[in-house]
Amino acid sequence: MLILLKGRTISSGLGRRLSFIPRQASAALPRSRFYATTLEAGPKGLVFKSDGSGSPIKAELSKIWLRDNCRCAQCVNQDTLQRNFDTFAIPKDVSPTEISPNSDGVDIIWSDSHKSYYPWSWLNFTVQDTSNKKPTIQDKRKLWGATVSSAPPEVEFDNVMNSSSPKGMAELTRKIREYGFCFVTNSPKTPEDTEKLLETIGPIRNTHYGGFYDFIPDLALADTAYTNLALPAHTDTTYFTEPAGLQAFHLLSHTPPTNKPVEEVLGGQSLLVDGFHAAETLRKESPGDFEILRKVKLPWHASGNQGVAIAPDMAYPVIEATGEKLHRIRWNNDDRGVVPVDIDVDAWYQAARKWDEILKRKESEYWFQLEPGRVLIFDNWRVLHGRSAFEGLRRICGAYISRDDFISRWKMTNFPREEVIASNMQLR
Ligand SMILES: C[N+](C)(C)CCCC[C@H](N)C(=O)O
Ligand SMILES: O=C(O)CCC(=O)C(=O)O
Ligand SMILES: [Fe+2]
Repeated sequence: MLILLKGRTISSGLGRRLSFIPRQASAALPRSRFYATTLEAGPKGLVFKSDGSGSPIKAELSKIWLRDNCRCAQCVNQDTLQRNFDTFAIPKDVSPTEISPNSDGVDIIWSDSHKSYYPWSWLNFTVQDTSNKKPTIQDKRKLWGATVSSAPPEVEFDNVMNSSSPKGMAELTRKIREYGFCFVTNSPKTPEDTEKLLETIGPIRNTHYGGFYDFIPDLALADTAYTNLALPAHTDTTYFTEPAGLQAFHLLSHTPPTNKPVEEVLGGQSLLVDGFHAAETLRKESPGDFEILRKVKLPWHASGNQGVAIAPDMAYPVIEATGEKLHRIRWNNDDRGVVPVDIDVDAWYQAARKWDEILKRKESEYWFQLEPGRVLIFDNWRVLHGRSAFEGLRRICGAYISRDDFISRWKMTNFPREEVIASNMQLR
């Protein structure tokens, strides 16, 4: 059944068109080149065709799908943007009785007499064919090595904390997204202000180490972080199903041991390595070893503290990647469990040796001195950190922040809300 409409309403009095994307805001979605003048009831549903320039878009949309995605204020809770009805109370055979396309969208009255409105921008965004789907949220990564020391990413504390403008937070989260780390400069040299800074990015994640941490080498908790030993490049919390998304360090003080004059070098230098750069180097130099570290799933554990024995929900590989895109590095050789014996164990050790060699290359390592007033925040799913051995009393504070909370802050301070919500709802 072909319903030919020449861009006019075939029924009026639809009342206020409601949609979860306020009309003026729907302009924020990608410019719509999608408007319908012909709608065909295809075998599986409604076929929208554009008669705009270029080849017509043809999308066969299931009726129940379209109805389930109604954008009206009745169907979408306007306070929470959650679905506001029982999808399965919609009659299985629901179908449109009246369709009224117009300049910015289309109204549909359904056989169960429900009235829906769909902005063309939403339909365009939703039905664009996947092949040329330009990701809405631009996510460029800048891989780096030791030379990043000449101009490490930085943002001023006052800009980040400026409640009247999100620009500082946008810059901080964008730089963490692009480089995998960023320094917040001219920060007040107190744990309280450091905690406030981190809380503005997202909620601090509680673990068996507590929430906001402020530590010295006193083995207060049974982990080598609470010692003065050197720590090779690693990512933290490899033993959590979901490793900490962000980690922060703010050196508050480092006082020499009593018997040492102050000018003595005390050690305690910090190290960062771009795990994504290292993984791409491995993939290029030794694709077989890359594949082994990507495929072989390993146990990880945190066992030192009384009454605490942590392991993730399943084994995880060192490198997680989907196709070309690197997703996460999980590497702390001190917390790694036993390589499973039902694989080619020697091949895994050879691959891990190559990985370790790349991590320890001079050109991979960015060494620097943490100092009071300069807070380091980094992506613990990408960037490895470490330190040299030290003497004296070295006090560091910081926190973990979960990945999803960081990504939310980055998106919401760098992109229009409607685009973020639409792309989150459609995994784009
Ligand atoms: C909480 N604080 C950051 C001070 C120490 C955490 C220890 C983390 C552990 N070494 C790991 O690599 O997961
Ligand atoms: O002391 C440092 O510089 C870092 C220690 C560490 O790796 C950690 O606390 O996760
Ligand atoms: Fe660590």
